[in-house]
Amino acid sequence: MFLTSSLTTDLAVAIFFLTSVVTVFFKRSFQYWSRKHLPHPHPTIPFGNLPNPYKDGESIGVFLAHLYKEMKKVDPKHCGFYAFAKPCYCVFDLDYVKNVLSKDFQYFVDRGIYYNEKDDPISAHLFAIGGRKWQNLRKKLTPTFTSGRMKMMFQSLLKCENSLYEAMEDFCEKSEAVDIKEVLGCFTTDIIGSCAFGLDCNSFKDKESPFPKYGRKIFESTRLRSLLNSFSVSFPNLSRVLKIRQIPKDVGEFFTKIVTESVRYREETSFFRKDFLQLLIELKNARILTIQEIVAQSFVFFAAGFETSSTTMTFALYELAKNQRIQERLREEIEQVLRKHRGEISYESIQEMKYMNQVVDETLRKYPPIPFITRECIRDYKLPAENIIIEKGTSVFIPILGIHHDEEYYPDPEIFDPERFSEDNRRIRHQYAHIPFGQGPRICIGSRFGLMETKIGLTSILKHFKLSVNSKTREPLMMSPQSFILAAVGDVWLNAKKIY
Ligand code: HEM
Repeated sequence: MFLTSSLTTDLAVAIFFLTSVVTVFFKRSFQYWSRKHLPHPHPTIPFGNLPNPYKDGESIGVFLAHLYKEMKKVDPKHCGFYAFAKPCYCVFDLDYVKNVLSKDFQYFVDRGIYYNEKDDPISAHLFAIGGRKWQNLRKKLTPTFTSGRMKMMFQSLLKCENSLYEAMEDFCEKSEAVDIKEVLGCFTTDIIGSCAFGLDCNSFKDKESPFPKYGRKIFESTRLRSLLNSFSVSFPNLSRVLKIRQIPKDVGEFFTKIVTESVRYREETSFFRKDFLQLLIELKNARILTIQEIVAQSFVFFAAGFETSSTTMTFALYELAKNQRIQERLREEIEQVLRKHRGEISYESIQEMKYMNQVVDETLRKYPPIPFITRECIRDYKLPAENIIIEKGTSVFIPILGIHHDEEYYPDPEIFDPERFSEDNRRIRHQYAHIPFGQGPRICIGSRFGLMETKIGLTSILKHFKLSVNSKTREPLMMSPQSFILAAVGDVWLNAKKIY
């Protein structure tokens, strides 16, 4: 039934009505932070303060770092902002950060990111889930990452180190520049593929190996995907009704098939290997985990462990190629420590490298692979010493990249300087000024593994090769606007010269 005699007029009236309703909805939502007297940047319809994925060319991590820098001048403690119409709270003050992540954790147990257990079961992994379910799973998985377990897996990691050395040597023999991002992508794929799935991915030789392809696809974001991600975080219930997936269908199917087949193979043949998958199978046999939970956890170990460590090594080697003095000093330490251990890279020798720790910490400061973290407020929370209540359901953002580039904690933040992490300098800084692995009960569960991978990779390369920047490398490096992980756009080319 038409309201007027013309369909065109009816349509125009309907569009006008709908636009008015949406505009009123956004305008009302945008009053939220003003009512609470919390400073916030001016929002616009429909993205609120989020970057427009079709226009701005900025990732959320970089956006939050800018927000931190600009809004900290207005209020040094915190600010509000809007993701679409949803009010979000961003924390600057390091004591407030500590409250959210550790001291008052009971108010902020959930990460508040979207997952869809029904239509996309692989998305219900440790990183995403919340509440009691998260608490139980975290307790079950924590023993998988103790230093004893890491020591147990060390040999599997070393096997992958041989392929890394051979690949680097190959480039040197052909006098070719090395795309270090690609090489380290293969190295970490082999490691995490071996430890999370018990498979020899052989990524250096097998260019058709599906692992790097699907690995990259996890974080590769098209404009549509980043729009859907922002939408599903803002409207999770509606997104579940609309059956929006968090992980692309083909990626989910690939990892489900790999894990279920590997588990079946081990069960049928009693094959044993010291890796994450074995530990997860033990939890399944003890009826602590279901097969679907094993699939989701193996997936998140791969997803969280693949790109984070490979970008850390890439950025470290890029900085070392630019800073020859630092590279030399680190190589001297590597040679000196390895001499004490019969030239062998071992769990113990890696732990002894103090300057290595400083270099890795400075890399993680300048380029935190996960540039921000989130929590969801699960109960109304009164900010200490303020008259502001953070209401249940509010998304809370910790802008790691912004904090790590704050002049107040790190003068000349763009300069790569491992001395910032000498014992003396570390002692005088707030503990929460360096949080590449997050903090509190939800801190990265795989940090030991990630650091072990990173240090093995750096030791192996620097022991044998001298690096310098190739003219093909884009300087300064540009960060990918679409990736959730902080990653350089394009290839990172380095010259490698073999040391005899
Ligand atoms: C350099 C390497 C890595 C970096 C910088 C990194 C960083 C992070 C950060 C910032 C978080 C969020 C912490 C928080 O919210 O407080 C996180 C969580 C997590 N990471 Fe890592 N990570 C790395 C390597 C790994 C590896 C190798 C694994 C697995 C093998 C892993 C598995 C996880 C998981 C499962 C979580 C979710 C923990 C939870 O919510 O309980 N990460 N990581």
